[in-house]
Parts: sequence; C-alpha cells; structure tokens
Amino acid sequence: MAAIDQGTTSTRAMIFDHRGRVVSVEQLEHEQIFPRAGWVEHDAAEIWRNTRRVGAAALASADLTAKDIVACGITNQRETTVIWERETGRPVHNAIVWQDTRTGELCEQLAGDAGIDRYRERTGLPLSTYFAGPKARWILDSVDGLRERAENGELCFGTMDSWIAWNMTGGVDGGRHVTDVTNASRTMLMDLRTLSWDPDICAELGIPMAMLPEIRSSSGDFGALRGSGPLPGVPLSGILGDQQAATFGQACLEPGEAKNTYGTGNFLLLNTGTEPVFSEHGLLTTVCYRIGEEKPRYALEGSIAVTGSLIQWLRDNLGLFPNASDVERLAAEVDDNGGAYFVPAFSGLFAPRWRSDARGVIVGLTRFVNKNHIARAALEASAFQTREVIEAMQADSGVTLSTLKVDGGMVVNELLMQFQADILDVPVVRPVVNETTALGAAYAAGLAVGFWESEDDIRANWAEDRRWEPGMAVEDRDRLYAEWNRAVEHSFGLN
Ligand SMILES: Nc1ncnc2c1ncn2[C@@H]1O[C@H](COP(=O)(O)OP(=O)(O)O)[C@@H](O)[C@H]1O
Ligand SMILES: O=P(O)(O)OC[C@H](O)CO
Repeated sequence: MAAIDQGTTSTRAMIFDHRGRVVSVEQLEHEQIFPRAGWVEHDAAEIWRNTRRVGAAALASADLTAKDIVACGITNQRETTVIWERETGRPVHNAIVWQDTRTGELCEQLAGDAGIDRYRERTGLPLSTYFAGPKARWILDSVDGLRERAENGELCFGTMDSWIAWNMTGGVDGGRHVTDVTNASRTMLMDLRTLSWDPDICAELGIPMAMLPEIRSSSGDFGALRGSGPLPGVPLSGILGDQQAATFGQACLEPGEAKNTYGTGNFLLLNTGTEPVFSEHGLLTTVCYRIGEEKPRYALEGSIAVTGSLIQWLRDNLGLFPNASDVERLAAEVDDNGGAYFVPAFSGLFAPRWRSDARGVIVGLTRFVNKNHIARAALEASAFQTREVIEAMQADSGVTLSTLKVDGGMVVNELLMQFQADILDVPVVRPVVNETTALGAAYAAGLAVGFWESEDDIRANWAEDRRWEPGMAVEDRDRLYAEWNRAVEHSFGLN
C-alpha cells in the first residue's frame, strides 16, 4: 500500500505492508517562500515535481514496481490553497500556505458586526487567516480577469490534495478535480452537516462554485493514477487531510479518543463520533473521516500554528544550531528555562485563543539567560500550548484523557516528551509506527480496496513503542503554567 504525504516542509512517499509497518520511505523538502512579513508561499509546480520523484524513489528503494502496489492514498498539509488553469495545468499564483496571514483585513471585513463566529454554526470554523476560502478570494482579487475566468470554469481551486490528485489522475488529460470531506471542511466553504459546498458562503466570499472540486468520501474510488504520475495504473482510493489521517493512523476510531501531532505546528484531534460538537472554548469542529457511504465521523481540533517551525526558526533565522535535532542537546545543558518564556505567535495565535493581533515574544530575560535557556523555552512552548488546547477540549467535551497519544517529527525529542507529560500530569505514549499521517492515508486507501477488511485491522496494528510518565511536583507545574499564561498576554496587540 502506498501513501503520498504532502506536508508543509516536505513531501514523502511511503510504502506499507499489511501489518502497517514501513517498507520504504523517501522525502524531499520544498522551498519556503516568504515574500513579506506574515506571507508564506509554496511553488505548487515544485511540489508536484517532488511528488513524482519521491514516488519513484520509494518504489526503487523497496525494489518494487507500480504493479506491486495495491492502491495509493494521499494526505496533505490542509488549507494551503492553489488555483490553476484547467487547460494548461499551470498555477496562476504561488500556493498560499495555511500559516500565511495576508487575509487578516479581509477576514475582519467579512466578520463585520457579526464577529469571527459568523460561519461557525455551518462550517465549525471561526473567521481566521488560517482557512482556504479567504486565501482563494485573495488570489482571485489579486489579478485582473481571474474571477471571470473562474466563473467560466477555466480555473480550478484546490487544497494540496486536489492539486496532487488532479495531476496524478491525468492532469490536463482528464485529471479528476476532487477533494475529500476532511480537506473540504477546512475551506470555510463546506456545510459540515450536508458535506456539500454552501452556496451562500461561497457567494459572500466571492468564490465562483464552478472552480470548486467535487467533495468525496475519504475512502473510495478516486480513479486510476496515470502514466504522468509516479504510480501508473495504481488506484487512488484514499484522501485525508494530514491531521485527520494521523488520527486514523493512531486508531482513534471511537468517540473520546485523541492524538496530538508535533510537526510544523501541533494539532490535537478528539474523535467526537457521528455528530459535530461545537466548541465554546476556541476549538474547531471538523470532519474527522468518512469511510465509503458510512456516516461521517467528526472531531474537535486544537490547532497550534507554531511548534516545530520555531525550532527551524532558531536553526535558520538565528543560526543557533545546524540541525533541528541539536535543540535537545542544547536545552539539556540547563536544568530549566532560567525564567524565559517564548510565545511563538508568528502567525498570530490559533487555538484556543484566535488572536490575529498577537506576534512572537520572548519574556523573562535577564543577563542570566543564555541560548540553552532559549532552546529550552522554545521546546516548552509546544508543551504549554498543548496544555491550553487539552484544557479547552476537556471543557468542551467532558473527556478526560488518561494518556496522550503523540506522533510527528518532534516526538523523537525525549526532553520535550518528558516535559509534556510533566506539564499535563498525564502519561504521553508514542506508537511503534510514528509515521501515522501516511499510515492513516494508506489505511483509508486500503479499506476501499479490501487490502484491510475493517477498522479492527487498524486497531490490531497499533502498538506502543515508548511511554513518558509525569514526575513534576504540582507546585512547579502550576507555577510554570501560570508564568506561561502571563507571557502570552505580552504577545497581544503587536500587529
Ligand atoms: N529532534 C527534534 N526536536 C525538536 N523538533 C524537531 C526535531 N526533529 C525535527 N523537529 C521539528 O519537527 C518538524 C518536522 O516534523 P514533521 O512531522 O516532519 O513536519 P511536517 O509534517 O509539518 O512537515 C520541523 O519543524 C522540525 O523543526
Ligand atoms: O504539514 P503539517 O504536518 O505541518 O500539517 C499542517 C496542517 O495540516 C495545517 O492545518
């Protein structure tokens, strides 16, 4: 079973066996384009080139051909928006990434007197720069004539799943313009209950419906992959946004089960079952997955914009160390944060605060604080932000987590995982297969073609690798968290 994981920093192709174990993996990073403060773009054509290359490389390194692959799933960074010409396949603009804040003013205008929750009842989302609909509107407004071309059906809108699926299934030569319910639920254009585009919201946002992809189940027949792609002839049978895919790959298949992924940002998802639960504490309501014609499953989500990308920032912008993994050694050279707190509100603050006026701050500085304390404060920020969203989740759902299932690029960091268990006072558990995102997409694809029979296979394949038990004194935990909360206040009103 193959999966393409088109993430924020890189694109991976992975092949899994029937036990859900990794057979091969290949990965390529793509350029992060920062044209102005607060803007983040990707070159969608580069991402498609990388997809082809990693797909071919994953086959080659496992000594396989496309004929050996039963089916393929796609999973992707969500919300990142691309618009391309149906006839040529050329993007009309760089993709606007989920972290980009250029639609701040537009979102304020749309909110008007009704406030940021204007569309929450229908879409589960607050008006925020995070989501795809306003990004598409910005692109249409940025070039004369684009809106007319979109109305005439000459342009396609898509999140990265649509872009990859269209290209993989033939591109200009009959490519399928599709998305799945999880990705569509991040556009702000889909009604959460009917799982179809909402014509009123599309009209209010100025998005012609002729440019929208068809919304499908997360697991089903999306068509065969064509020769222009890396896996010719293989059926494409699963699409899931990456955080929903990780929830599926972590076997969070029952209401009350949750996972937290530590990548570029952190994303905590709690499966809430077949009915959407609406948050009163700053979480999002989102589609978790839909398998075939079954009822959709919904989730409450706490999205944190900046966690792993703060480590990249220390590496690339400050030059504190050459590799992200060096942060642990640096942080471990001191016993604590030395009084320093780093609030990484580079894209404003997402859940549970939704403060677009916030910007990054480091507070508590004295002559004592050195780069080791800063490294430690940067890691601790992921754990403090996670505690905030877990508190919100518990308040919304009444669910108390007995353990926290974790995955993603940062969970190799022992110091962070121990601090996370300490600051939550809950054990943190990592599975054997940490690549849960790609695995979740492979499961969705494999269920559609009968490679796995039922969700019981997914449960049976999940296995614990490592567990961190909490060990911090309650006074220390409370003091650190209170100081973090005071630090967050200092990030407000800086934009
Ligand atoms: N040892 C480490 N300690 C802390 N952060 C790390 C470590 N290794 C990688 N990271 C961070 O993890 C992120 C990559 O995780 P990954 O799950 O691959 O991200 P994504 O899927 O968002 O592209 C990067 O932002 C990187 O800075
Ligand atoms: O690419 P990742 O893993 O950072 O995930 C990005 C999220 O999908 C954004 O919502």
